[in-house]
Amino acid sequence: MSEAVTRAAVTHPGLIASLDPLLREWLPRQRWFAGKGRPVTGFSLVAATELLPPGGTLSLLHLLVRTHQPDVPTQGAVPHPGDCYQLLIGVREALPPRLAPALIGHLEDGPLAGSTVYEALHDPRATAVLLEAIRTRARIGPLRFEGDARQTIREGLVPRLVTSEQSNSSVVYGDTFILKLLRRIVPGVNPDLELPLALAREGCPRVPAPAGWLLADLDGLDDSYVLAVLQPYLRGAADGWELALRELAKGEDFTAQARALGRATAEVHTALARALPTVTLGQARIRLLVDGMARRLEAAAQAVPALRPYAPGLRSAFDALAALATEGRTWIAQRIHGDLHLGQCLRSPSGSWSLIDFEGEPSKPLAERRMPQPTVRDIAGMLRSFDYAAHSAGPPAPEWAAGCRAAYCSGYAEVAGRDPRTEPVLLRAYETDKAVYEVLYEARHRPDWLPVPMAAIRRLSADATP
Ligand SMILES: Nc1ncnc2c1ncn2[C@@H]1O[C@H](COP(=O)(O)OP(=O)(O)O)[C@@H](O)[C@H]1O
Ligand SMILES: O=P(O)(O)O[C@H]1O[C@H](CO)[C@@H](O[C@H]2O[C@H](CO)[C@@H](O)[C@H](O)[C@H]2O)[C@H](O)[C@H]1O
Repeated sequence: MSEAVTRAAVTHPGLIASLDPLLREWLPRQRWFAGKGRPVTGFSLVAATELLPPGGTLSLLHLLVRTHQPDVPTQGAVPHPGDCYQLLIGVREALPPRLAPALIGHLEDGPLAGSTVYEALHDPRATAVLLEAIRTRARIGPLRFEGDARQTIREGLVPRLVTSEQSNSSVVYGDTFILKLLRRIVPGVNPDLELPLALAREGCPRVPAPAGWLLADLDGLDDSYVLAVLQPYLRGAADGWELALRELAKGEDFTAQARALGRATAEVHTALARALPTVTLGQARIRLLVDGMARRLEAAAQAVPALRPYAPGLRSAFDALAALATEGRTWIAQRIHGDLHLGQCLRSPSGSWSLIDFEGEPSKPLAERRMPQPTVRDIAGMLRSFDYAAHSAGPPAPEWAAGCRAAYCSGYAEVAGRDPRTEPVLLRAYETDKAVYEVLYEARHRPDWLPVPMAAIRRLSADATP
């Protein structure tokens, strides 16, 4: 490792250098590593912080590292600086058998040669340190642990790592709180903290209110990094995707749930519109939006040949929106969830719905994710999700999807006072954009699922809006 912007409280700088070869092999294999398919040639250290006093049986290193991937596209004349990742690394003389799955490797040189290096999020002794730091509002080097004074965090809650496939990593503490550690991080306000805090201020009960968070302030940067968010854990909750598939498999109706979800979405949108600025989208802004949709379609059709025959029909959805704007129609834009689907909705055993994961689409720049957008974009995401469920569990069930889609829109209208179906042109444009995104996503990540969005592509390309 070379460039070191900040080194805080690292008692063994030599240790950092000796970690390099181990991380180079381990990091690209992680689910949350965003630079897959491109070789990692090295790392720079952005910050290293030792979280426990030296001399104990466990060394706990909080690292922010930047990966070097020379073939990342440049940003104009400026080379891409590489992605920055958050890691929690443990070093012990020997690893207890229960931590074997967390092994990263053994140090070959440096001050702790022979010691074992491992992913410390698996280690309750290590993750307990994070919660205790939030509880006591610790400041360690560049790390600032903060909390909401109105929420009490009991001492000694037992941690366990969530093992489901995630873009980030989460630890549950005593079934009371869940801490999400963001993996790929960028400086600036992160909507995954910003929006739940804004909703909590508005008293909106549909989103678990942040109880604590972790920030990093690095030399030479005006903006902090948001590294982690602690929220109340919704014990016994099931996500909407699981529930929908379960009901489908039983041949059960899901419309009552869909209606409740529509109501919950509208409550969140209404609170966000109160809490944060809204803007009017006129012809120029709609043109930009439509150009973005058309560009994404072109790129997806380049990558996935099956999409090509449908491109003209799909483009007509975008053209119809541009035409309305040219006639003088305007739309209100506000802060929205940004990546809403059934998997982002949790239903508690008492039957109430909560929305989680306000990060937006992590592959997009932060500034873009924080831009006000029409609420119809979230609605289109959910409508696509009902369609996905109806095509993923046995024979396609288009009536089931149609019933859920209608119930969701009705529920939304009951709270928001406007039915998304009164905006068919905008809705079709956003649904088309999402389906195009899904085709690319499935082609890259789950080729067996490609027929699911392709069925929607056929429908949407033929569906000329009046
Ligand atoms: N407040 C919560 N209560 C209960 N489970 C939660 C809560 N927040 C998240 N989860 C669980 O953790 C998973 C990952 O959370 P999410 O915010 O979607 O992370 P990621 O951005 O890594 O996908 C969710 O699918 C859900 O099962
Ligand atoms: O990782 P994220 O949750 O941010 O989202 C990505 O993965 C999702 C799949 O896990 C993908 O969602 C698509 O599949 C879902 C079913 O697995 C379905 O409910 C969604 O409607 C559908 O878009 C999402 O597109 C992708 O960004």
